[in-house]
Amino acid sequence: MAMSFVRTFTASSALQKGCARALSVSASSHGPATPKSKKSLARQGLKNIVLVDGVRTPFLMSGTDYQKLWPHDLLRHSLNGLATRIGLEKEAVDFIIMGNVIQEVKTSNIAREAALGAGYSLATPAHTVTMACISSNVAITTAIGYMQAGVYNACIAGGVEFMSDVPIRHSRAMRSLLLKLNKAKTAGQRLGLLSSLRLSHLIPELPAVSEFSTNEVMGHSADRLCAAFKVSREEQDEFAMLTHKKAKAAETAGHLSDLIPYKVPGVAKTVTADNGIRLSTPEQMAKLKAAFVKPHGTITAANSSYLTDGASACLICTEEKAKQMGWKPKAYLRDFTYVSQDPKDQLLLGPTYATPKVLDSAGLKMSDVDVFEFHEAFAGQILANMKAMDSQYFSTNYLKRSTPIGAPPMEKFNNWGGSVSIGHPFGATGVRLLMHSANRLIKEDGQYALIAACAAGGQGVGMLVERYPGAVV
Ligand SMILES: CC(=O)SCCNC(=O)CCNC(=O)[C@H](O)C(C)(C)COP(=O)(O)OP(=O)(O)OC[C@H]1O[C@@H](n2cnc3c(N)ncnc32)[C@H](O)[C@@H]1OP(=O)(O)O
Repeated sequence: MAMSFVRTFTASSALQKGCARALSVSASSHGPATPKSKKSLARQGLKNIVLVDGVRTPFLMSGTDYQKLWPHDLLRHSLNGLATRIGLEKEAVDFIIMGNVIQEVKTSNIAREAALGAGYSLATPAHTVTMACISSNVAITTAIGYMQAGVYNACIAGGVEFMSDVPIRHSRAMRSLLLKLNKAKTAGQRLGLLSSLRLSHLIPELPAVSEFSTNEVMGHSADRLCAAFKVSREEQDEFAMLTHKKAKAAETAGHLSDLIPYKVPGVAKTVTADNGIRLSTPEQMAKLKAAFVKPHGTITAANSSYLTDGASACLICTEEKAKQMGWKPKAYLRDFTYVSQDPKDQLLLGPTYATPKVLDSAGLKMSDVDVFEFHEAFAGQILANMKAMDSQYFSTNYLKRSTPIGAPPMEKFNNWGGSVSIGHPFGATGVRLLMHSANRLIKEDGQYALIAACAAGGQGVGMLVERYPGAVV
């Protein structure tokens, strides 16, 4: 990737400017119940689709209190929690769509298994979608598509990831041998096959957070991205400390209201909070060694999102259905777009490509957006995207736009923390971003929120959310 497009944007000064304002907004605001009077993004000929409400389990670092569960337990809990939160009659749901990335093979259509476990109607179909870190965004937009097509009127979208237990497979050679053994008809055939067994057959295959097409681990790619965009280790550490600080402040202020406590079987205390949020000093951050490109890389355990267990679910429906059922919506779900780029050099730049595309489709400018909720794969990935959005060179040469779209202002950006601090269960994060968007619009008295995220495969999403008149958190 070309190195010369970096303008003199300094993430550090933007962070400092934004920090104080972001924290004061998130700690003190209880916005009025009616939004500012910008134009509505309603489109003629399209139904209004609304978000009623959404929930998530606390997000936990993998290997902690959820470790003995199954992934569908987490998803079941979020489905039940959603029904309780809304007072939902489960039969009113037409369809359920869930995102999941690293699948437990026994529950590959985990949406259906979790729905059955949660007591949703046997007559409510459910399917599972996957698009890496934006899988629950895909669940949401698939539901929107069904409803715009007039097939359904009320759907649940969400997702789950469970990194405490991932499918670890036998090697290909061992799998082949076992399949042949299964078909062998005589003891002689079986013995012959067993005699071909070598020690190397026993080496297992572990899943990795890496690209199939390039074989590159995400963290490695993020390190290259930071080098290309000249994002320093200090800037990354500063951003990481800030996102943890914002998440802690939001938690203390009670803003993380999408979170539903979980009495986990076998765990003494009820899990009531995310457990990866931690306040660190610059010295503690600076002490950490490179996690991926060793020894000189800048991505560390503290400025990355971490492997997380968690699930989410939200109810979305046509505005007409909400009125009919007496459900009180929080937001309209408006324009959305998916983008994809080169998975080698532009793997984590989805937000830079998705942002101008979705704003253009709605006729909005960056300055019209009140709330930004971007998925933080890595602190450095966010800062590289900000530099790309601010760069004339990148705009002209990569986005084919005459002027840069501009970086989002820090005081409006991920004010309640993000994936680096709260955690990132791949299949569930999209709904967490949506709930932060909807709830922040209400608390901060905004009208439009922009969600953007990158995903494996060099893909990304942009979604626009509009506050619903009279909505309350
Ligand atoms: C589109 C996308 O979203 S792509 C992104 C997909 N996600 C990923 O790729 C996940 C990336 N993250 C990872 O793979 C892992 O979290 C890693 C490799 C970065 C780190 O894993 P681990 O080494 O197991 O992390 P671990 O939690 O043990 O932390 C390592 C050290 O950092 C320290 N540390 C972690 N976070 C912090 C923090 N915020 N402040 C200070 N120290 C910290 C830990 O205390 C630990 O210190 P110790 O060794 O003295 O005990």
